Amino acid sequence: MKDVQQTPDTRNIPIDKVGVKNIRYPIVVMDKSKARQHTVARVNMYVDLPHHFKGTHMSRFIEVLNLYHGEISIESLDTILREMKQRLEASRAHLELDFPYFIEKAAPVSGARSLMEYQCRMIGILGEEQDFILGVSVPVTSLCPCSREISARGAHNQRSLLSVQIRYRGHVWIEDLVSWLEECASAPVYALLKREDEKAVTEQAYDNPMFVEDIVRAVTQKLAGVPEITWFQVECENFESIHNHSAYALVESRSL
Ligand SMILES: Nc1nc2c(ncn2[C@@H]2O[C@H](COP(=O)(O)OP(=O)(O)OP(=O)(O)O)[C@@H](O)[C@H]2O)c(=O)[nH]1
Repeated sequence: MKDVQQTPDTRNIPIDKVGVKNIRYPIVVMDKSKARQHTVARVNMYVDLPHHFKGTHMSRFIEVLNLYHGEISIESLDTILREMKQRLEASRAHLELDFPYFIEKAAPVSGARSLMEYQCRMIGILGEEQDFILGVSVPVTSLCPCSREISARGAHNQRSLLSVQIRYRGHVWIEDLVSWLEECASAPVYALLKREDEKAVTEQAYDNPMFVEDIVRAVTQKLAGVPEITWFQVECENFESIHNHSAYALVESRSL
């Protein structure tokens, strides 16, 4: 059978990333309390392609993934990237995993336990050097300091999405990253609250008013003090309850 992918292309245009996107695949993540958590990721796999080839070999990406069936974890990313580079004869391999991760939380007063879902992301890149980024998005509550100051009653407050990406050395637990972020908002968000908890988190948010800028600055101060973290980017989106748009802020540690 003719191998069309191998035929030459004469346009002299190398491709930075080519591959397969949006594969649903089971993965395993190290869990601080239970050692291993099974979840399902959306996987993107890319390599670079030299200018002289018409196409990459799409089937080989899935073959590589299947080699690590049930064993895909942060620890195996490096091996998978090496295998991608080798099987696809590429100089650069890129792997992205987006997955839900569940952490059990206790409500602040009743102690009622419930599972919270956090969307996480791992990006591994292997060229001449290796790069690894861990990301997590944490829903939180923000309460507007301006509204609290000027209003005779109450203050507008909303759910916000606080997202960070980090590069680090050694090990950083997703659980720790989540709790550092939750400390930086007006109040955390829970899956289960009884009435006494609801009173506590409402008052906690009122006592901790924060603009979107306050939240990203608080996270910046927090992460800058964690010795394992070598780079980070933090963004926050407040889904404003008094506007039909969001308030947004971003800090990248490089720009500090
Ligand atoms: N490169 C490329 N392949 C595509 C695309 N869309 C579908 N394919 C198909 O992906 C299939 C798998 O390609 P390969 O991995 O080269 O398959 P193969 O030649 O049987 O496998 P190897 O012998 O390992 O190279 C082919 O049938 C392609 O037609 C595309 O946009 N680009």
